[in-house]
This record gives sequence, structure tokens and C-alpha cells, in this order.
Amino acid sequence: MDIHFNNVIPIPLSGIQHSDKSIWGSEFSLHKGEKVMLNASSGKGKTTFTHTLAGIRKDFNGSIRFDEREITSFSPEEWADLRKEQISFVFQDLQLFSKLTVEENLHLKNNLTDSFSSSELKQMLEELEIDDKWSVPCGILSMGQQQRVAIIRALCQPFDWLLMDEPFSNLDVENTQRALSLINNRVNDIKSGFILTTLGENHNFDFDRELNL
Ligand SMILES: Nc1ncnc2c1ncn2[C@@H]1O[C@H](COP(=O)(O)OP(=O)(O)OP(=O)(O)O)[C@@H](O)[C@H]1O
Repeated sequence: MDIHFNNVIPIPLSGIQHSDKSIWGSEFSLHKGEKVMLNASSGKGKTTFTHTLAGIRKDFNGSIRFDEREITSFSPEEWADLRKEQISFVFQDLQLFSKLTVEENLHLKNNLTDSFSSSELKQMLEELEIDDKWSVPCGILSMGQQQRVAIIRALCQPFDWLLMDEPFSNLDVENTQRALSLINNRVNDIKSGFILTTLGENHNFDFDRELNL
């Protein structure tokens, strides 16, 4: 699935001045398989961008298409299918179920598409050094541990695009590199792409494209 933007401006951001490099108000396409860094300072609209592509927000002018379909034309059922099979997210507020354990949070997502076995899920937790948290409620994990759970959960489904809104904001350099490597391996395995929003840090990763807000 390709994503096409034509003259898109979120309504709350339409009154402010954007830089010449900003994607707001321009025409461009993102092609499946691309690894994209979306770079912006605080308040320029990274979360708005992510929520708009998730169908959570519809307050924008211009046109966004997934392949040939305008995203404003999708029914709630079509959005549910898209979020199950074609786009996956790590939201800035993570949206984990705090009373449920790490295992339960991962299984809730994973069971929709049977993407991984329990031992594969545990293996991913081990790679991010949180395998001892399998039976722990997410609400009592540190923010960095919760981010790692949310990243693994987002990988537990098929997708063309993985959208991540500042997913490493609570991680140290070493854990960021481990998480990025896990993400990159999964994305390469299923020949998909990702969009990573950052405050300017490229995490020493060789992105295919850099966009700005
Ligand atoms: N529903 C809304 N109504 C009005 N203004 C909004 C709304 N949502 C966001 N904004 C404004 O739009 C701007 C962009 O917000 P957004 O949360 O997308 O920024 P951001 O780049 O993700 O910021 P940060 O890096 O601080 O998380 C902000 O000025 C915010 O106040």
C-alpha cells in the first residue's frame, strides 16, 4: 500500500507558518518498503500526523489516499481491517492496558492474526531485555519498559506500514539500538516500511527518506 498526500494541512495547524521544507500543504507519496524519518520540533504536528493516518483524527484539509482510496471514505469496519492487516502503530501514549500483564497485552494483539507463537513473543522480550516482565501488569513497568512492550506489540501483526510516534523517548542509546534492530528485522522480513517521528535524532539509522513538518 502506498500513501499519497495532496495539500494536506491539519485544521489546527492551518493558521501557523510552516518552513519551506514542511510536508504540510505539499504533494508527495510514500512507497511501501520505505523507511522514513519524520522530523519536527515539539508542537509541529507529529502526533496529529500519526493520529490522522490511524483514522483517529479527521480534522484536516487536503487529500490522503491509501493506494487509490481516500482515507476519509473508509468505514469503521474498514479501519478495523486496516489496523489489523496493513498499518500498525506505536502511539506516543502507548495505549497499553495497564491492568493486564505483558503477556496479556501481547496476546490480545497477536491472537487477531496469530503472527507469533508464545515462545517467539518471549524471544522478542528477551532481545529487548524485558523477558522477566512476562507476567507483570504493564501499569507497574517503567516508561521505557512500557515503550519496549508497545513496540513488540506493534510487530505482532502483518503490516505494510508501521507508524511510530517518538517510540524511543524513554530509552537509552543501547536499548534504542536493540529496539531499532528488532523493528528493522521484522520490517525487512515482511517487506514493509515504517515512519518514525523524531525530534531530530536519527538514531544512527540509515533512513531511505527524511521528511519534515
Ligand atoms: N484537537 C486539537 N485542537 C486544536 N489544536 C490542536 C489539537 N490537537 C493538536 N493541536 C495543536 O496542534 C499542534 C500540534 O500538536 P501535536 O500534538 O501534533 O504536536 P507534536 O509535534 O506531536 O508535539 P510533541 O513533540 O510535543 O509531542 C499543537 O500546537 C497543538 O496544540
